[in-house]
Amino acid sequence: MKLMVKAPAKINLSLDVVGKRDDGYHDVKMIMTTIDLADRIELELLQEDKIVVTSHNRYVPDDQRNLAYQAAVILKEMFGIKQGAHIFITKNIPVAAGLAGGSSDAAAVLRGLNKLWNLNCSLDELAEIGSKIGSDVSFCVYGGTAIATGRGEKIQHIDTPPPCWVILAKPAQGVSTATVYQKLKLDDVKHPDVDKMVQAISEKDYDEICDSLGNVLESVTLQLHPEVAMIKEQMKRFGADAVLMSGSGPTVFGLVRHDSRMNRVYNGLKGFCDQVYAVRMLGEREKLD
Ligand SMILES: C[C@@](CO)(OP(=O)(O)O)[C@H](O)COP(=O)(O)OP(=O)(O)OC[C@H]1O[C@@H](n2ccc(N)nc2=O)[C@H](O)[C@@H]1O
Ligand SMILES: Nc1ncnc2c1ncn2[C@@H]1O[C@H](COP(=O)(O)OP(=O)(O)O)[C@@H](O)[C@H]1O
Repeated sequence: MKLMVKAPAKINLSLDVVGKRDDGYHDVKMIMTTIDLADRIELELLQEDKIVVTSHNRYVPDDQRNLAYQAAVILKEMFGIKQGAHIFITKNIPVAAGLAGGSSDAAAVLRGLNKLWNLNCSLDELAEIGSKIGSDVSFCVYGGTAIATGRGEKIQHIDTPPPCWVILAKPAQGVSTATVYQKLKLDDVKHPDVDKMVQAISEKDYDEICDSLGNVLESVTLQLHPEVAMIKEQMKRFGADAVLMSGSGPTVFGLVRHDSRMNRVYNGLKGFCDQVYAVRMLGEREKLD
């Protein structure tokens, strides 16, 4: 049996780190929303009792380091499944980019194998299982728009932002999330106003959303990768309404309301950066499989 599952990327409209924890993680308060840039996951059941991951992208591991592989193994062990699965990943989301590509692949595998193995888990149960794989997996199980707290695994769904274009530009080098959190000095950061962003979204106030964008990790990644600052500058210069780095970076996103402006920002950036995408904010919890 075969199943195709969609694994959309996320951006962080607001990302605050509120404290350091004893378990090596940080407590966060952030707003995440899905965009229509997605990996495609094809799942096929195997009679042989093994998990196989394949992808044509050389940056995607094909063994136990792959988060999608880990998702299949967790489900298999929890439910004593004696059947195997082949996971084929068509990678469209840039890797190590701050867009949760690996987490979304894992979440898609949880949703997909839940169906193929007839496990009847609710999304809440899958999100709980996903949190064991990575902090962003719980959000990716649901998609949509949400406030994430704890280490990112506590999800509260909120309204959908008003529609707009999201221009993404990913500098060549990837970023290690662990390194960025490690280098963060909580004493000298400017905390974004996450509640103001929640309010702006609920009022569908596009201008206020643009004014409220903020990411506490941005200054850390900017120091490690000065090209992120350059891309931010270019994006503003070409006319994006507001610009921010997503997650731990290095992808920069710009919000653009009007189609004509979108083309200008997209084409302008193409001259500076190989990986540029113009996508829509999905925002709403859609049926992902
Ligand atoms: C920064 C964010 C924002 O959405 O996304 P990305 O940039 O990775 O997309 C997330 O917090 C990333 O979540 P995720 O990528 O799932 O991280 P994990 O695999 O759980 O953790 C990787 C490492 O990051 C650090 N980490 C992660 C989450 C957190 N709340 N505090 C942390 O200190 C830990 O050192 C951990 O070992
Ligand atoms: N399915 C996957 N897709 C992409 N990267 C993966 C996957 N599984 C594990 N990884 C590893 O996870 C790391 C982070 O990748 P990714 O999830 O794309 O970035 P981010 O956490 O910044 O959103 C990569 O270095 C990669 O080796």
